[in-house]
Amino acid sequence: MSSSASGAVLKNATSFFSAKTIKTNKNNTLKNKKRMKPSSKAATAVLQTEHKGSLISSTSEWNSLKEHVKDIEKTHLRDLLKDYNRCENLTLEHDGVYVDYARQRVTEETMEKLYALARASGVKEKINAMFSGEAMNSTENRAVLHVATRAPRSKVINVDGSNVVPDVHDVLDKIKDFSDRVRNGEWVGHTGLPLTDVVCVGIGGSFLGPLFVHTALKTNQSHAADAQGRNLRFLANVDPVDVARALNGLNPETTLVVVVSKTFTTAETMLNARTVRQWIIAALGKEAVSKHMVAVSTNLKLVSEFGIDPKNAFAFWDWVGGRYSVCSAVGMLPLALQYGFETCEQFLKGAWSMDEHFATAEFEKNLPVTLGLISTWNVSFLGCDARAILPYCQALAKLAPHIQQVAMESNGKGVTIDGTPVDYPTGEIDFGEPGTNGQHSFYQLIHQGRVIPCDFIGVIKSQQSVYLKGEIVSNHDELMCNFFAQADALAVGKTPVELRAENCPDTLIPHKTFTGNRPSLSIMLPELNAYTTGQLLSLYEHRVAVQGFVWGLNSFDQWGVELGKVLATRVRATMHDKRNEGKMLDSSDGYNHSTERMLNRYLQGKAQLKYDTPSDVFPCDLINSEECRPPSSYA
Ligand SMILES: O=P(O)(O)OC[C@H]1O[C@](O)(CO)[C@@H](O)[C@@H]1O
Repeated sequence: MSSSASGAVLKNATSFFSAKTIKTNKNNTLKNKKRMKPSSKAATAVLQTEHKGSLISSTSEWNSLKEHVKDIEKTHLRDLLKDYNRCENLTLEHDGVYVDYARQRVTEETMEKLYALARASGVKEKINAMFSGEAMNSTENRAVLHVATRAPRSKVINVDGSNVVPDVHDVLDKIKDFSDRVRNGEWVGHTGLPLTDVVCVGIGGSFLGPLFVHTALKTNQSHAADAQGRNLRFLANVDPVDVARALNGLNPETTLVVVVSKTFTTAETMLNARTVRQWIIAALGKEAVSKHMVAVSTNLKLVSEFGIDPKNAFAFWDWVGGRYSVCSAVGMLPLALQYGFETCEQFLKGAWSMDEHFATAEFEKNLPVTLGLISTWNVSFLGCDARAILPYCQALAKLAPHIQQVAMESNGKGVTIDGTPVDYPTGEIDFGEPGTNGQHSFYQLIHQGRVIPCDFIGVIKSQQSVYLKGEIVSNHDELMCNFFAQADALAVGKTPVELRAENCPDTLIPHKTFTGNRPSLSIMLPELNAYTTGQLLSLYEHRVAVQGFVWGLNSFDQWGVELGKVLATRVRATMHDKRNEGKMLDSSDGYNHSTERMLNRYLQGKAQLKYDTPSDVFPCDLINSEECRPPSSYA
């Protein structure tokens, strides 16, 4: 390792482990910020120069990769894929999860350089810090221990000197006990009926992970058998249409509501929780709430103030980030209610298997480390801004939305953990749809437009087996034929020479040419069940962490979501005041002219609406009580 690189390691390790250093750097940043003069661009440049030493981009490892881009630009995947040994070497496997990254624009030399970059950026030290409960989320002074939520009972993981694993298992035991009682009809609703329907109210990390896992499991035949006669729904958006859809057709007498919120202050969740509480009260009376509403939160005080019996609250901890919380009660309670606790245990075991691999395997054999480095290479060196997540498995339909939050909320940052503005792009724009649907939608752009690295995910055994007489392959084979074909179409492409040989008219040759050389990686699972879903989740979570570690970010805070929330609070107050005063906004209200005009248009439009019955407000006539009538000023 070069001296500049080892210097960077030391620097990184220091800024990572020492709160004092972080504070000093922050102070410097603040001082620098005060010095910011005419343009923020110029100020950023000043900051970058002054802090250059702490950016990974100043290391010889980073620069060596930058230089290496020229070598890679001379290659084409069409040729690289002819190299048998390269194809053999660019695969990885752990506990049945098989990854082929031969279709990435890398050579073995690239990989060596990337592993060196990981060492220079202290990835190993950061993994160790994470697993040992260090307060590595320094802007919130919190440990980052979602791995503890799937740790086996015997494991010891200390936070501030005390082992948190027994607490994790106490909550899991409580979930098992409660979900068993609901499922076997021992815990019944207010009128004595079994609670067969569960509505989870929560948003962001308190929604997307559980939805992803539920979607993955519901068509697995064995898990579906365990869920027979039961319904699991989610209510996330504060849009009343989502309330209507989530409650449509449900009977409050047989419905259990799980309010999931880490903070128990999220505006959307709390309004939805109050709305659903009203739905229960209107049908069954106030005293029904204790039987029909439970909560998952770190804030048990607010749970109790909301009116949910703290005995019916399932705790988790501030060292579990919202987007990393699916293995805590956030996901385990709803999933245990739907599928039984054993399914949750399988899921946690799968996640832990990948966790242990991540913590212990050498970099060259480590799936999350390797995939994280490849993504870093694509973003920071090859200039690919986006990534497509393309499961050839309908049950993984909610993987992309979940990973959007995990990856983009984690790594969509403009400064490093010590507050230094980065001089390289971070994060990537994630999107995706299951194949083959995506093929008939946005793949055109991926094949002939922008270069977007793709993750193809397939399974060997489908959850549903259909093999029609007379067909040469099964329905699942047909799906997987596309999984294999698309990756090669992207990598190999089609040349004008090939087109001419097929007698393609000259005028069409430019249109029908596929340049190829478009990177992808393929992940294959033996099947999709609770265990492999856990593995996949952990693989993506740690891959995101590796990228953040290399970029020097704090991947575990999310300050970027705050400003919009604050502004919405102000708009809410304005809306209320103006309606009460019967006035429109003017320049004295302090909004820019564009917002002022739009708000006035909205208020005027609303004022003209006539709500004859509450069902006009709640389209499916779901909520029918005095408390839910629109304010009189609407009419
Ligand atoms: O679980 P809570 O506290 O309601 O927060 C929900 C979500 O809101 C965020 O804080 C911001 O969108 C996410 O990080 C989090 O997952």
